[in-house]
Amino acid sequence: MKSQRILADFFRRSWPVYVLSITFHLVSNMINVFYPKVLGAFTDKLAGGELTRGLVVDYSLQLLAIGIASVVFSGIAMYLVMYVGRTFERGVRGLLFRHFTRMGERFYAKNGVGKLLSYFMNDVTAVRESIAMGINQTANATMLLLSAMTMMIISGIPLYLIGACVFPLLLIPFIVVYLGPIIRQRSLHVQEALGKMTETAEEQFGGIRVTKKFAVEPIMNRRFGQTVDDIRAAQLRLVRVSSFFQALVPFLGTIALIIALAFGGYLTIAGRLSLGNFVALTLYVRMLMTPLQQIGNVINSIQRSRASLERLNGLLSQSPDIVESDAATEADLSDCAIEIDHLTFAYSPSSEPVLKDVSVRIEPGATLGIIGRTGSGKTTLMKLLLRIYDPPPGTIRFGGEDVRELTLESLRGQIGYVPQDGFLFSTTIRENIAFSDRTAVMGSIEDAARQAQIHANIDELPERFETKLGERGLTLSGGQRQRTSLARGLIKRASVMILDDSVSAVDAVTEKDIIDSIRRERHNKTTIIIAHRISAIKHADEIIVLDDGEIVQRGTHRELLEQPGLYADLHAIQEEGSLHATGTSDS
Ligand SMILES: Nc1ncnc2c1ncn2[C@@H]1O[C@H](COP(=O)(O)OP(=O)(O)OP(=O)(O)O)[C@@H](O)[C@H]1O
Repeated sequence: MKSQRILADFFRRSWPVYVLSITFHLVSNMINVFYPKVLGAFTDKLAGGELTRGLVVDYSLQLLAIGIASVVFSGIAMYLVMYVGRTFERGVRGLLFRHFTRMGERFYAKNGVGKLLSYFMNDVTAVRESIAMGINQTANATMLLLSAMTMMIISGIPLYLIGACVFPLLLIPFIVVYLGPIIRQRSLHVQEALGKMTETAEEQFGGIRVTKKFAVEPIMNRRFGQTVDDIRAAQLRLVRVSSFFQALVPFLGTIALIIALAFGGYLTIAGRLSLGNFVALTLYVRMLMTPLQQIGNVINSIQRSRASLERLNGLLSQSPDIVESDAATEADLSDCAIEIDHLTFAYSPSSEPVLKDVSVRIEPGATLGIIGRTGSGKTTLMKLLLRIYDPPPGTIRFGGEDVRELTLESLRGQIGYVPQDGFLFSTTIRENIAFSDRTAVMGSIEDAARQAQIHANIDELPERFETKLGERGLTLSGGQRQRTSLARGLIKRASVMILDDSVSAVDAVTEKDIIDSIRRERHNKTTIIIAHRISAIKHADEIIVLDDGEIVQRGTHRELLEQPGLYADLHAIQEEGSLHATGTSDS
């Protein structure tokens, strides 16, 4: 199992620190077990009337030395084990993040950000707690148990008495076998409920502006409240069984103590056990209580962390849906034709195709315009060009090479894709524009901003390009965000540029300025423009009209205007709109 591998890999790398930590614990415990022995000897001297002032000082100094040495060694051991735990946490979080970056859109469509965050926070922490404290506490507790037992034997306490005292402890494995799976199952429910809560919180915060505009805060509170209630219910179910388990283990220790008192006391009265050995026995049995409690805690936390490990395992075992072929070659899109050849695509085998028998050839340096009703498959076609989803083999080729045979980095690195709703990061405008090349000089950042017609707006901001955007760039208007995202695409000067409805949120005059500057800048460079407004695509070398996943018309702007069909209809509607608005036509 992969979860086991996470641990195995980790232990392989960090075992020396573990060994060191366990050794320090061992030393600390070995020192500790002399404590009852000194007290036993003290008692014997006291009972025999041999105790002198010098001996009292002697015994006190011995106890002080035992205390200091034990604290120093156990302190270092504790630090080391915390260090390993944090190293594990850091390693697994890195592993998870790398795994997430490899996953495709399908994965993110299924797993919300909040849910993924809960793996980072809750599950990793649960495993860390148990591997950090778990192993060391077990080792510590086992050593303490063994040393206490050894010391009992060395001290001359009869074996049958020791056997009778530790007998109740033999029940522990049976309790573990019975209660362990229940604890694990309930922990799994807790982790799932926590994941649900972070998922809901993330969604609710993401949609807070919509919520406020619709004044539906009470509904939002109710929904969130439900997830918190679910967590409490799941946690209480877990606490009920784990508290019972945790209390049961030391309870067995108490029974052992009672046996020691009763049986040991009887033997002492009968003169078969010295008073010193009786005191030592009760102290040793009392000493067993702490390790027993620790073992209870550890078993509890291991069961809980196994549930988290299973969740992490489930996540890490999912492989990315887009996999680079072993023989993948570097793409060179600088001067190549793009061929889409009888492409039919459905998002899942059971659903209807979103694209049906689409064939287009884009010559090197040409501009393709795509128009069509909403939901007609325009963005899907672009996602297939970028291989965000896998097209059927041989249906998309760049310079004759199947897109599936190209390395993803070289393919995506040479395509500048500007989506309609470009996500902006909560950093400066400069860093957002220079996203694909952090070393871009200010001159080219400003040029890209000018082409995207956002420069003037940026100039008005207090810190111009150094202005920090709020989360997701929400401090800008919709149109400003869109143009900043456009500048980010333009600065790439990519061999192939895709503008996916990227000027939909700007007014007609700004759109014209943007399209004009893109035409100048991308003269002789392959460009695909998707738009709902004809004005944005009418200069393209070829325009295709998509309707319900099919190309229903193709040609130049003039050719399409001459045919009856969707394009001419759209043109007529849009012309009418612009006539109403301005009293002029721009066709
Ligand atoms: N990830 C997805 N999983 C399943 N179906 C999807 C997915 N993305 C889009 N679709 C469906 O595919 C169809 C085409 O969507 P697409 O986004 O390609 O249309 P579009 O032409 O770009 O629309 P718009 O003009 O509104 O942006 C729609 O019916 C949509 O519901």
